[in-house]
Amino acid sequence: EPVEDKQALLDFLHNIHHSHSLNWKQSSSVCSKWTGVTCNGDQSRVVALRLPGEGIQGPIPPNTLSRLSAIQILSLRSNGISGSFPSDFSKLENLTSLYLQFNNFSGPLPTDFSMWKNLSILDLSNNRFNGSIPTSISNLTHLTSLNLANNSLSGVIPDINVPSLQSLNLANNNLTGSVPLSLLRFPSWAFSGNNLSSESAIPPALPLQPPTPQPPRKANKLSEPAILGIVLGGCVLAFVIIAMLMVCCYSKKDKEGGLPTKSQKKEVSLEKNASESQDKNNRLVFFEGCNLAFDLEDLLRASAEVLGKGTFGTTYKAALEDATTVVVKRLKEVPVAKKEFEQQMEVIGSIRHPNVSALRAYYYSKDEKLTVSDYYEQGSVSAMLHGKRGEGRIPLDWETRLKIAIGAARGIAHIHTQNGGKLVHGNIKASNIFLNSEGYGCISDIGLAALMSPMPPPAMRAAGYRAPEVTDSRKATNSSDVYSFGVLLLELLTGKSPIHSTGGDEAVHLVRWVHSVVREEWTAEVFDIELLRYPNIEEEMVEMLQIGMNCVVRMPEQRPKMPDIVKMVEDIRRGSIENRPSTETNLETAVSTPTPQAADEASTSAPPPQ
Ligand SMILES: Nc1ncnc2c1ncn2[C@@H]1O[C@H](COP(=O)(O)OP(=O)(O)OP(=O)(O)O)[C@@H](O)[C@H]1O
Repeated sequence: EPVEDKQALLDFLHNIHHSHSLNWKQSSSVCSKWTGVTCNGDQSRVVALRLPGEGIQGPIPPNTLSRLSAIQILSLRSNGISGSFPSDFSKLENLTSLYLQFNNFSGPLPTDFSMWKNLSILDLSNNRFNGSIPTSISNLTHLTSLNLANNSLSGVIPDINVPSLQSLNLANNNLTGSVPLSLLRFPSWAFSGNNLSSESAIPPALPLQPPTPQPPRKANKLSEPAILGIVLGGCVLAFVIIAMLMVCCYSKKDKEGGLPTKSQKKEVSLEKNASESQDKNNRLVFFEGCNLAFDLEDLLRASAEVLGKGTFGTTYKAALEDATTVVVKRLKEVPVAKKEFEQQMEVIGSIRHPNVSALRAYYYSKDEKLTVSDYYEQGSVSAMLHGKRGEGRIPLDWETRLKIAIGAARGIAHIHTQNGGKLVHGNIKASNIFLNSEGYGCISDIGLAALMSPMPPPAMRAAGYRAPEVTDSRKATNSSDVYSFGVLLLELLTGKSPIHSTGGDEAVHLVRWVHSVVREEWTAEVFDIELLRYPNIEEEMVEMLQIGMNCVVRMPEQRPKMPDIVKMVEDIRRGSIENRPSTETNLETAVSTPTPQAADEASTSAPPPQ
């Protein structure tokens, strides 16, 4: 038992104010029982102390922690510690990692860093430190990560010529001058929010991850050729079709004004004739309560825009003549029989919930399967998170991200209650989540995975959201949905795509990356830099991180269930409303309604949020 270290810790405990009770008792073993304390192998010394988010207030009492002379890792992050940087920390010569971020420290940084010769990670961000950055930081030859962001540091940035330095953040201070040459290798966001004079000295913005490939947005007709040809294929013999095509081509060409090509004109005409004889068997099936008034023909006439090609086919935005805008998804490779397809559509189409995007209609013919749903003007959560980095980007604030998480959780939990508890989403990801009119997450593309051909393994791996036990994309389960939702939470917290690159050739799997960072006690490093500007949210982010990590555990049976997740995420928001009463709405009144133009009865008949 390290008696002297134990006494130093007790002296610390007795002289600080902390709101959470620590189980540090004189009578219990410091090395095996005390929260946050780690000893060395022979239990002769305390080597690590981690007290994040323990509600510690006030200055660190002098001559307490500084007696832990063997300590290597010291984490007091996310507390309310005030006062100046403890000068007696200079005695902690074995420190390798010092985490004091998210506190209320003020005053200057220590002028001399030379005693911490083993220091590798220094995080003093999100305090109120002022004065200049001491040049002696350059003496820290083992430094790999330096975070001084969100302080009030001023003066010029010293030439920190430390080759081992891999991560640097000096954003949101009052620094002046230009970025020294030795630091030009770091991305521009590391220096943003300062008064740096020469823009040219700032390296070009490097995105946190490569921009998510955006779907091509070219105006395009809704593939009439394919759709119409296929509609015909089922009922008319080939030679009849050709004959009709020729007749229609000449008789109707004047009526088809506005269509882009001659060949498309022909095919639209064909479709008209064909669909008349087809209607009985192959028609758009609308769901109850849908007040959209159009038929397949209108849909095919609509001026359409390709929103993107997804796993299951191509998605179009179609503007109908009555100014209604809908989204049409043309499904490729649907191997299931019509009956099975219709049954699944009936289950999905009957869902009316504020956090589930309503399926409005579907179409099934032998060779063509379409779904029609509401269009969300603002785009998907994926586009919001990764769409526009750099200048001009409107960051997603913490409140918005919380509401996205709550809405998506409620939507998924509701889906899991459908069809006698057998409905699974199967493809939860940020590009399938939109914002409803209240700004809550709203989930779409439900249950399609079960109808499609299984995805080949490389595509599945690339997806990044898929639970490790799911080898056949059609066989998703409630707990694999939970895994995907966990990845979504990590994505909201980190701002990183599920599969991203850190600059090298290798793709980084978000779940693995988060694990590795958290394991190394770099928790604060995982959070999206865009979130660091919002005060007092770190504890909430850490709680959310914990939920996300619980959802992505390897063993499916150890993952929490959706209704419990809803409660946990809602609790974070409840706390956030209490902490920041200015938040615009309270949880109980946050009943969300669908946003889109095609929304109808859902807003009145929808059940209250889960
Ligand atoms: N209802 C909608 N409103 C607005 N944008 C949509 C809508 N549905 C889909 N999108 C967008 O259209 C693009 C293509 O969507 P699609 O669903 O085909 O592919 P995906 O979501 O990338 O992948 P997956 O097929 O696996 O769901 C995506 O950027 C998606 O966010």
